[in-house]
Amino acid sequence: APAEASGNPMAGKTFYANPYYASEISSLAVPTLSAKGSATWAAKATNVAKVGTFVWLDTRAKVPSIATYAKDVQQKNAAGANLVLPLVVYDLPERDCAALASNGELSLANDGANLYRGYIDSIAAQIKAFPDVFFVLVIEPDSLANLVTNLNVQKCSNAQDAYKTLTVYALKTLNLNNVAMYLDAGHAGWLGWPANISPAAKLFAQIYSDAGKPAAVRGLATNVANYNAWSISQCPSYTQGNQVCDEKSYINSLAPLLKENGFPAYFIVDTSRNGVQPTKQLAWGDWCNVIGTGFGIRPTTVTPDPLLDAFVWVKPGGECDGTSNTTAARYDAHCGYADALQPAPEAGTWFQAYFEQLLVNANPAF
Ligand SMILES: O=[N+]([O-])c1ccc(O[C@@H]2O[C@H](CO)[C@@H](O[C@@H]3O[C@H](CO)[C@@H](O[C@@H]4O[C@H](CO)[C@@H](O)[C@H](O)[C@H]4O)[C@H](O)[C@H]3O)[C@H](O)[C@H]2O)cc1
Ligand SMILES: [Mg+2]
Repeated sequence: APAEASGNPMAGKTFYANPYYASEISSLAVPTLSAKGSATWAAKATNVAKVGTFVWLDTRAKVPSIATYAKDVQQKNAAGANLVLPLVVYDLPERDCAALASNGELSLANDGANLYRGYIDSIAAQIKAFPDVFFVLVIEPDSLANLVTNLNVQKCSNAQDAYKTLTVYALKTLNLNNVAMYLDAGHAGWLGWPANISPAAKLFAQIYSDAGKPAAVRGLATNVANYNAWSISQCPSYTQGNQVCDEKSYINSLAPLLKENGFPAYFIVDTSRNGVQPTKQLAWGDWCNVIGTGFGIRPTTVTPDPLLDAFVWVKPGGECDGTSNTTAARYDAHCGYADALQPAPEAGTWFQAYFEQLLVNANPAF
């Protein structure tokens, strides 16, 4: 029977549904659905706004918003709720180093390392200001994973040392008693390959050790902004013979390797866009606005695996993965592939057609 993983810092809690995502739905999705006569879908859309997704701190300017959300959590918990505040730390210099769509505001050439440390310090200050609020942090999606498979990309190899030292800085600085941290660990299709999984385990364990094995670091987050099944009975053709073809097998393969290397990790898995299995990906590496996807299992800390602390919605479904405008500075070819929904706006901005796709295909249904 489903249970909560031992020592699960989120046991019995629910994830705060932030007003930013709710307002994207109420001000953009609902009117659009209503206008085209889909009153039923407009009503269902309002239910999506009640699901707790992660707040992406993808710029320094977003950090002060933590106070707004933390005050709301305080008020709701004082009235009997049992909420935790989920955030994504996502602003490394040379961010998304192997791709273009999600390149960030900081660069090493422009004092990015110092600015990043200031960004982390400002997040720590906010968290310390709300000692009675519990924060769940996903640390830097796509960063360490790129150091495992993409050191051949100049931007990644140039950023390698900074990614490591700044991640260690983040783990040390955010090691607070009202925090649980999960390092991003890509997904089964990225690091689950035989050639990748041991180097990945060694890197994660090295970072954990270099940071002094912080008590607040609970483990790893997988499938962030990706589409893999939690558990699938038959590996889809696009998984090219990789036996580790779902997130259950990925975390169960990774956990013992991490333990061997001194990192007793637990996991959270992003199910925000994995409701339809198998996916319609033409290749497993296709990550941008994949067609045919649906909202997946709702966030919960009651899970079918003792390694799994929670199913989570880290990627807010409906926010774009990257623009399909070929003339845009951050245009990445992956967002122009046949299995990418087009036309698509800039990464992080509202992609109405994609939200409708996720809603219509949701499993379980809304
Ligand atoms: O047959 N074999 O034995 C064998 C062995 C090894 C093989 O090589 C592996 O192939 C995999 C693809 O199958 C590659 O995985 C892809 O790597 C990309 C980064 O390079 C990731 O892209 C990121 O995705 C993020 C969202 O997840 C975005 O937010 C982010 O912007 C974006 O950059 C893809 O997810 C991920 O699926 C591996 O690197 C590669 O090592 C292949 C075959
Ligand atoms: Mg991305």
